[in-house]
Amino acid sequence: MDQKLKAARPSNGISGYGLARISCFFSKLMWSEGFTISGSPLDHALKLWPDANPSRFCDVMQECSDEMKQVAGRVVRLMLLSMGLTPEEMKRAEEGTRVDQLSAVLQLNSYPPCPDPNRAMGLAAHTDSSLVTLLFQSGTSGLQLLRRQDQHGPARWVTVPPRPGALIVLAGDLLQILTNGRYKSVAHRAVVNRNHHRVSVAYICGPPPHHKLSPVGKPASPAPCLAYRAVSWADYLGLKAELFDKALASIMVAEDSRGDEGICC
Ligand SMILES: O=C(O)CCC(=O)C(=O)O
Ligand SMILES: [Fe+2]
Repeated sequence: MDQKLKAARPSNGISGYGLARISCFFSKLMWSEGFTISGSPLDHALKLWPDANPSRFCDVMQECSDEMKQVAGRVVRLMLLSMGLTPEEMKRAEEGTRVDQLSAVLQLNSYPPCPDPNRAMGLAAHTDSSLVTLLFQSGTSGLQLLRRQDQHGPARWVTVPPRPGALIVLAGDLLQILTNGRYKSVAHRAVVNRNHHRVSVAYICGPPPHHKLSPVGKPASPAPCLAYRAVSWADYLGLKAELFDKALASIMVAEDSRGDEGICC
């Protein structure tokens, strides 16, 4: 533990070792710990192993981030292409979301075996603030997605079974904003089990922190006059830290009151 605390995440920071960053919104402790890497892996590694040569760790983390970035950029582009945008809208949507512009944090999650898994939660329900999150999970299942109510039944948690070599794409809040609600961010959580240690790696990716993202395409809201106002990832993270699951609703505005920033149709 002493070793881990050398790299503890500061209370006002993003990077480092600690409990899940959403812990402050929940009264129960979660059965997990994590390590968040934002920026160069070397800065983090030197705190953990000041006397060792951490190049292997850094090389692996760097390669993982580079490859994830390529995949994330392609996934976002395919999602945008699927929306039937005008060339003008497509151009606007690509600003800040092209692969060479994406920024990200790499979140390493660890869920030890739990003696009483029915009374504990690995990571409580949340949506990611990202455009998309690419998630790798080890061979033990634990990730669950909230499936909305549909013709097959009421809202329910669905387990995503691990598949060797597979990455899971989770739509985040910024994608919901960018696509005016066409792609909805998915609520997800991680459950724990009695016998197996589970790990996951989340590549949580979005536009450059201060790029203002404004929605494109017609709003998908059932109330057609509702849409989102333009927002940067940095500002949205501030809202999320304050409002958590109410953050998205807080930037919904009547479509004709968005001014020039968020004209979509
Ligand atoms: O461990 C998992 O399956 C989920 C991780 C996650 O949701 C996150 O890091 O934001
Ligand atoms: Fe998540």
